[in-house]
Amino acid sequence: MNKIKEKEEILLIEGQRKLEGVLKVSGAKNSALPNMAASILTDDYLYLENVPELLDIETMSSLLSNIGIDVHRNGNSILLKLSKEPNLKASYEFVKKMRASVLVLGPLLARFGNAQVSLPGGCAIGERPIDLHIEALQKMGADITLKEGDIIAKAPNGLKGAKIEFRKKTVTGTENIMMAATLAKGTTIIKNAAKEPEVVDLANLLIKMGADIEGAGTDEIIINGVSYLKGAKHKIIPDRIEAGTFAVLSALTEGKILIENYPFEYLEYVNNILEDIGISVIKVGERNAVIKRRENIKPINIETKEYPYFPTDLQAQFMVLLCFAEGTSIIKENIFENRFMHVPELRRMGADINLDGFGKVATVKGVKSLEGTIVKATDLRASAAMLIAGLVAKGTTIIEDIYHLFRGYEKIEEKLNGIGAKIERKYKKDI
Ligand SMILES: CC(=O)N[C@H]1[C@@H](OP(=O)(O)OP(=O)(O)OC[C@H]2O[C@@H](n3ccc(=O)[nH]c3=O)[C@H](O)[C@@H]2O)O[C@H](CO)[C@@H](O)[C@@H]1O
Ligand SMILES: C=C(OP(=O)(O)O)C(=O)O
Repeated sequence: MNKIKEKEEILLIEGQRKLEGVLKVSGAKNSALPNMAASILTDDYLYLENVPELLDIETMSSLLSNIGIDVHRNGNSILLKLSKEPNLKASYEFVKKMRASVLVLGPLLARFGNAQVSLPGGCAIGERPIDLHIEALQKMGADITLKEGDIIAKAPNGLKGAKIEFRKKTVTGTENIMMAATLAKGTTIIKNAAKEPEVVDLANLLIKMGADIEGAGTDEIIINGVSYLKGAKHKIIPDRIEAGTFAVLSALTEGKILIENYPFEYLEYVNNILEDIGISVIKVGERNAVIKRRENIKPINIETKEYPYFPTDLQAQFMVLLCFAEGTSIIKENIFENRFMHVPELRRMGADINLDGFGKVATVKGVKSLEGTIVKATDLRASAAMLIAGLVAKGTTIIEDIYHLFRGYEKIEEKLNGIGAKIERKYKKDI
């Protein structure tokens, strides 16, 4: 799909339709991406199941193919194998589309002693530097320079184990260093490691490949380097952010949606918030959920924080939920400096939201209803928020720049239209 066409696509949503049926949670994008990058660490086959069909997965597939990995997709399964002399460069063409491209840096350097990866630019939600990845690799003996916008990393004699203490928790930073450390000489200790379920999922794959890793899911991960890794088969965990997005949508409708494959274990904090504000999270069987409003939604103060606390990737969707609370809620964004771009768009639909605290704090006053209009999807999760808002608003909503949504939500129109929504994907010129 070419970029110009992508930018011309909109979603047309008919609001307040009755939604009833089953929504199935897909595999986690943020787990599939690092798991795919791990294919660089072996000459054997890596077979990944439950990989969502998303733009970001396509980007990672193209990037890995460009490096020299054969990527074969069959529905939600992907077979990956390094099959030729690798090209050790990840160019800006890929990195600009998706910051997670930086996940190839650690594996390339660990396996081949050389890597050139374009430095990601700032993105819509914030500056997002990768200084912590670079400093950690330097501690492991890498020589890193910047040249014409590229990170040139060298470790001709291999990486060595090191004690790394991240100043700040970083998800892809922890993943990059964990992958690099699997093939380093000696022991690496990562302190203040990210504890996200996606980090644990990657560790589980690496262990199947023969890596010696302990402590993933805690603040301290210990990795004893091994000389080679073998192939493995692995099933990607469910996407807790997609599940949380569906939970918000269910809470704002009649509660007739069954969310299949709901990862209760990764959403404990989020489920407690739902319960606190008057929304029941009902377990149906082992892995399904019904999310149902018990009473009028109560206001609450929430702030984003690293796992196991409230995820920044659900902040925009919860803001839509709190637009319907009886009273005033406060939402503080602590992870990214510019992740409230959905606020002006929600205001256009009649939401009463004010920003203060240098744009870090949103005060959300509950309103009776939202009204459909033309809004923009400003980033991935903001687009999910606009989609929920459009589905529950009066009248018709048009969401522009909708390509963001397809980075992270598998077959979203198909899934939602399957439970009674009316969402049409069109070109701007055709409406
Ligand atoms: C592909 C993937 O998994 N993406 C997720 C990952 O992004 P990502 O891994 O990029 O986010 P990080 O956890 O690294 O970022 C957390 C904070 O640390 C800062 N930072 C990070 C690295 C660094 O070298 N220097 C630095 O200052 C960032 O700017 C941000 O303020 O975690 C985020 C936080 O949960 C999620 O929103 C993203 O969906
Ligand atoms: C911010 C996100 O992704 P990425 O880190 O790939 O930009 C996200 O998934 O919400």
